[in-house]
Amino acid sequence: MTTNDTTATPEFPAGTVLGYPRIGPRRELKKAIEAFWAGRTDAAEVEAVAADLRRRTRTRLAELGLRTDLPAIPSAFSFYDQVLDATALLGAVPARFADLVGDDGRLDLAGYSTVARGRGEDLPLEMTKWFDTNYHYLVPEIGPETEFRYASDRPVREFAEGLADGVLTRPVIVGPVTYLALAKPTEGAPEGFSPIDRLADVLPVYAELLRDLRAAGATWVQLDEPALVSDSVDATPEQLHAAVAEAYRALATQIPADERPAILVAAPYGDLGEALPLLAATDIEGIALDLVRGALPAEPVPGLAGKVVVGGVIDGHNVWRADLGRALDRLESLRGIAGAEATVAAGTSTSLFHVPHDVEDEPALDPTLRSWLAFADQKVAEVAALATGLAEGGLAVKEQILAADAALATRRNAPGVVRPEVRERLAALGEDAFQRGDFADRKAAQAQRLQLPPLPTTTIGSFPQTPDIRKARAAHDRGDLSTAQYEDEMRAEIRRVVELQESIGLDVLVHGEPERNDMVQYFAENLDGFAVTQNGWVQSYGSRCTRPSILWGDVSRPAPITVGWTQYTQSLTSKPVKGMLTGPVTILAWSFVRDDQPLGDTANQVALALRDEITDLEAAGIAIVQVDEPALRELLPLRAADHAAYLDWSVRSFRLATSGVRADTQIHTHLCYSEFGEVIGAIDGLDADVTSIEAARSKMEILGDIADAGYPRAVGPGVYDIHSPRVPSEAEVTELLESAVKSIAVDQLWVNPDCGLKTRRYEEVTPSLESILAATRAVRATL
Ligand SMILES: Nc1nc2c(c(=O)[nH]1)N[C@@H](CNc1ccc(C(=O)N[C@@H](CCC(=O)N[C@@H](CCC(=O)N[C@@H](CCC(=O)O)C(=O)O)C(=O)O)C(=O)O)cc1)CN2
Ligand code: MET
Ligand SMILES: [Zn+2]
Repeated sequence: MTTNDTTATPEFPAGTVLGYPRIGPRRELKKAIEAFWAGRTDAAEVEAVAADLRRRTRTRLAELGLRTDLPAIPSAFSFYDQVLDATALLGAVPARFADLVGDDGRLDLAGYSTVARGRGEDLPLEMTKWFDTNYHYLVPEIGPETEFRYASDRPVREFAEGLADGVLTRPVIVGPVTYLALAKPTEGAPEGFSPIDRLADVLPVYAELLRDLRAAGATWVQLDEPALVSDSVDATPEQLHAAVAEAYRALATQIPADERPAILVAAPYGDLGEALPLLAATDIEGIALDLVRGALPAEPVPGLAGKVVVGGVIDGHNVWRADLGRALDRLESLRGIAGAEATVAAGTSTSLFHVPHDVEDEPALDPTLRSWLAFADQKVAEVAALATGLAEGGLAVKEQILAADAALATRRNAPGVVRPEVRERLAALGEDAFQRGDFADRKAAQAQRLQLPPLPTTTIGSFPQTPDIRKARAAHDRGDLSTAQYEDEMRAEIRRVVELQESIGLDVLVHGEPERNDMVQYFAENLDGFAVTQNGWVQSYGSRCTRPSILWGDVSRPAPITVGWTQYTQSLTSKPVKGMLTGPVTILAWSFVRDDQPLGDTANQVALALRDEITDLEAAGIAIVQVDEPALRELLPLRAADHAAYLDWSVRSFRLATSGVRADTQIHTHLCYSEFGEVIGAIDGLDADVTSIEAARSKMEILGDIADAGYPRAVGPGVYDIHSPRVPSEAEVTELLESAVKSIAVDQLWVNPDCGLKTRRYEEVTPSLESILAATRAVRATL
């Protein structure tokens, strides 16, 4: 049965990380691949940039203390997305892209890019959030007919590249259970079909890959199985548990141990719960636990004896310097629980690709704040110190532990971390600060004030961020353009955006957000309690990156932020201009947030600052204010048991931000995802007068949920899929609107795109908005 008995498990290092940023310290990969897409370079050039990045990563991780003779350094590169890489590995490219696949099953870089980005009428793979992060993966499409084959030896080549350089890496692949649990059925798959039903057919491909990796010299491989920590994947716990047993019987038990690398299954982002004993009962050689989000097992787990257990005590998902002494204690506790026959190693809770490269690359950050932070490189050093501590005892790393203690102590007591005036103001709020008046009264007052036509048209806020806008901002940041000149340029942009909207005939206008580098970073730059980075880029999807802000102290608003821009815009038009703010939950979700108090308390501080901003907008005569909460769904905890508490604080913070206005001021919110049904209770709780949501790709499906729930307020289901360069035709939008007016009351319906237009170009946006207006006029005529 078990073939492992005769072969000793290959040695595992005492410290490792589950993954590392792949975009490059200066976004080298983004620049190379975007140049390739634009036809400015060829694939060989991009491959050369990528190989150089991988080599620099290996060298850097070795310098920082990871072993090169044992598989401590992950081989976890991706040109676009690790789930797309697994699709390429399995040859599971959707039929519409079949012509891109070579006879050997391979996708070249151009084909791989096309599957990610689409072409003409061939929609790309759908993009969706990766667990509770701001990273997006490409959703595999798997049907009963999908043929799997071992179609890419990229992981083997990248492993061999490291070995040739003298580094024994550990290849990292999305595991078979997670791959299928994150997939969606192909269109036309029979009712009741679930991608996980195809497990037995993907396992032979994984088996071939493992044999190949072993032949190339790999001693360990890491299979990422985060689906096991989540209740939100499209498979029941029973299906997942059965799949784990089947997958790892096939890969660990049935392949003789000397014909494959030892298998480390990593479970980042949460607690394995009931899946832990199941995994431990398989013949895999190692398990990596997330001990930041997940708990230490309370009691010994049968099956861990003889296994490697990586204790993910260093947070891969946030930027605070660790309490090293406590982390070492937790690893020692893990040793106790895992038992003498298990081998405990120090690790990160998740891959480090959610954090920027290097704190030392931020010379403009306040040095005190910098001393509290750990980006990827600092986290690697923390892991290396813990590895030494595990091997040689705490005394061997006493200095590092004391330095961490000292940094934490200054953080606790630093000015700005706790500001009594912020806390007293929050504590003094009564329940009325979270309540607006009756919706029926608001509706009447707003209709009276705004005088909008049926099916009012609007956009979600941003217009294209043109190269000229970005150049001007870069010049201003460098000091080459004065603030007055920069603001003149932004006002000129606002004038163009207003003229365009008027000529197209939109009913509620926006200023277009040209002055914002990012919808969160912009507010962080203008609020106290936040810091922003210069080079702290983190991949959000494909080549797109953000620089998450660092929320380190109590939050307040030193001065109005958007009021001047909004008032200027309103002065240009007689149509209502919608003020545009980012909500508290989204500001938290897309920043690195202090970990020394409950998130709900931090959210309320942000909410109070926004509340003041909204009051000022209202006083300046602005009749509509949109408060975006696209991340409301993203922060939803992975375990269903934690949902209620989260929804309570998140909804309350939104209400605190938005309930200080008069009845005739209309509050909009925007949530750019289509799983409306999952959080419909929370959306109801937000009590926004108008909610816009993504709907174009799912053909307005969500309206059914809204009608079924008897949702009373207005909604703007998106009629234009802004994620694609495609221009929708008038007929297409008309069809969507006709189906919408059939399922919900006309006076509840707004017309808008799925999301902001900042990533699109005017060549796409102008005709698309024209189609929307033409379709709206046509449908209005039938009412
Ligand atoms: N934080 C955040 N998360 C989000 C979203 C979002 O909008 N913000 N939207 C959803 C989808 N995710 C997205 C993430 C990033 C981008 C995006 O467009 N990112 C831009 C960067 C945006 C930015 O920060 N721009 C800065 C810096 C731009 C820049 O690269 N400047 C050049 C110089 C410019 C020049 O000279 O031409 C440079 O620094 O090298 C600015 O405009 O000021 C990119 O990767 O290209 C879009 C969507 C979900 N999560
Ligand atoms: C990711 S949600 C975007 C909302 C923002 N107001 C925009 O239009 O860009
Ligand atoms: Zn959006």
